Amino acid sequence: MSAIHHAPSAPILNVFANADAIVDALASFVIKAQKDSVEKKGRFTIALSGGSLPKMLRGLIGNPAVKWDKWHVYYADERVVPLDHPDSNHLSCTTNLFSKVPIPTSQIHTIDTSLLHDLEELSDAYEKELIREFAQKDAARFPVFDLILLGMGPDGHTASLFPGHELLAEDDRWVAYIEDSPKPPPKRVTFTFPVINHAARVAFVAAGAEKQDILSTVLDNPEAGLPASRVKPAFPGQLYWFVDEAAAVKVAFPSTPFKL
Ligand SMILES: O=C1O[C@H](COP(=O)(O)O)[C@@H](O)[C@H](O)[C@H]1O
Repeated sequence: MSAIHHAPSAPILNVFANADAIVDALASFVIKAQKDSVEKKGRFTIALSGGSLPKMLRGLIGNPAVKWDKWHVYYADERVVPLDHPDSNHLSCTTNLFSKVPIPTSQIHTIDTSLLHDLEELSDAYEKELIREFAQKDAARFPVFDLILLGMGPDGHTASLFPGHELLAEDDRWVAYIEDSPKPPPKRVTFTFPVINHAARVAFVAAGAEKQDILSTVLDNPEAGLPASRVKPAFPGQLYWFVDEAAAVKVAFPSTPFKL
């Protein structure tokens, strides 16, 4: 009997009045994803990004519904710098979130900074960290995160997947490295598209007028193939966008009232 292949579901676009409204809705959304995952499996696997995202997670701080001891946190991308370097995505998440909540630090999976000198080894080691969480690579062809939270740069990049870069075609590795990022710092490690597109839920968070041109290109003209348009979680995965009115002003793609 032949397998039935479902096309990826259309993205769900939620538009909010401003960034503060995104913060509240995003917190509710993350908590709902956590609740569903903990009920099913007793744990919650989430991958975070850097850039503007960590500050947008402030709605989780002090919220009693967040079960921090169930969280297992990874980074969708990380800059190849020490973890206390101002460019580190982990430092940004720690400053804005983890230093303010009771999450066990052993459940925050950072890159191995003893390997910063060797990008191949560093990305292999981070891939192995994922394999430890998600079982053997052969058994699970790609990991299925409960939730991946992404940002989108003004050039349409997401994680450290940049327009026109050869990494966009990577279809085997879980974690890859880049030495020539057009946005500094040049050396980074990143989840690949197969990992992002196997997640149960992926959510982009984008706010501010500086995102309005790229947001309309990514949502209204996906055939342009920008990295953010290539995020299409495989069925039954679902892609969500959390954006503010300033970012959405040029978008024709239909928005949906936010509901959990
Ligand atoms: O360099 C990066 O940029 C993207 C987008 O950042 P934003 O500040 O425009 O939100 C971010 O998602 C990624 O994690 C980071 O390494």
